[in-house]
Amino acid sequence: MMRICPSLETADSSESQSFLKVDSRKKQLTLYDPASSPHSSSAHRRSATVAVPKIFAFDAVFTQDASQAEVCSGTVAEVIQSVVNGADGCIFCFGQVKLGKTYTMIGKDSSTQSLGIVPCAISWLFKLITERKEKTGTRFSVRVSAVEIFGKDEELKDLLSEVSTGSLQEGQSPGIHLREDPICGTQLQNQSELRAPTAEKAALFLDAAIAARSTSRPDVEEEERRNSHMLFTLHIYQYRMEKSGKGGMSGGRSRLHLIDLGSCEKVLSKSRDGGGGLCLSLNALGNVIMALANGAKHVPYRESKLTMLLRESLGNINCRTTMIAHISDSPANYADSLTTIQLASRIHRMRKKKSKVR
Ligand SMILES: Nc1ncnc2c1ncn2[C@@H]1O[C@H](COP(=O)(O)OP(=O)(O)OP(=O)(O)O)[C@@H](O)[C@H]1O
Repeated sequence: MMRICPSLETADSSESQSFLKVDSRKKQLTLYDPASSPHSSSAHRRSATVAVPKIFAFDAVFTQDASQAEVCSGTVAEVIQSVVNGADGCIFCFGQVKLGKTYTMIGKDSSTQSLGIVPCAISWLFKLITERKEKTGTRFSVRVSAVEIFGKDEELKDLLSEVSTGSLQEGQSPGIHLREDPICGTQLQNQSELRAPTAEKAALFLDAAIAARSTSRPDVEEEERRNSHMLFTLHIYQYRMEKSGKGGMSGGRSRLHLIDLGSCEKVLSKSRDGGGGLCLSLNALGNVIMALANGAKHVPYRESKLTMLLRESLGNINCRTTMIAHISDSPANYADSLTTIQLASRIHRMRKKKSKVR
């Protein structure tokens, strides 16, 4: 899926039409190279090699005018359905810096119209659970966990440890860590998993997780913000009586992973040393996501906590993954937008292939 975001740099909206055309009905984007676009000056066009416009199709394209409610209803319904049916699901945003990825995932709590995907998913999940309970008699139990990876050194933090233990001081936490298991794959260990019997309780835990996140600190630096990733997971356990009437129970667990992925990019003025650190470029992050969504055992990049966390959430081949790629229509962002669109298009094609196989 694609969300086109208002660019912070573009004041002139006529210029913004220069490389992107949206056909919302067909869910298609047509991309013109800014140098050869029909809107660019003829002198500019003459000097450039004329590139053929590229057409990309998606499950949904949200323009700048799309409301949060439209984005939420267009993204969460299918994933929630499959999670309640017992499969894992994952929703996350991908894209360049400051394009509104956190806004899409979390939103603002100033009004219900500006709530993002995570609060919306909580409310839809509990609604569907209630319906399913009434219809089938299945028993459900929901638990919530929230972790953050932040900073250049990729610190891993349990965002709900204080809520779970009341007044636990930092340093006393049970020691959350990521473990690579040769059979089960990557696993997060020792994170708090709190029972949420109602949507209100789950929303309360979400608020607590956001408040504990490093980006909520007033003195947070821009680079830290870009390298803060939050994984909020709803664990759904369900049990039902066997139809055989012998009194047996069956059931299982599915998980809904909601990731607020930072943009990872380094602040250029601060990276003159050329050192890459653990930051991934947009391109590298895209390749990691593509490899994991494809079920690859190894990522085409140095393994890090972020790549492990991504493997934990979208590395399961049966996971119903929805990525909302964020692009800006400012010609200055053409190269990054092209990278993002190409990745989103490859994931879209892969998903189509997968659903045909099923
Ligand atoms: N569609 C929108 N409507 C209103 N405000 C928005 C919208 N998109 C983004 N914003 C605002 O723009 C600012 C930057 O957005 P946000 O922090 O969500 O970007 P980001 O892509 O998550 O940034 P980062 O690169 O740091 O991860 C925020 O103040 C956010 O509230």
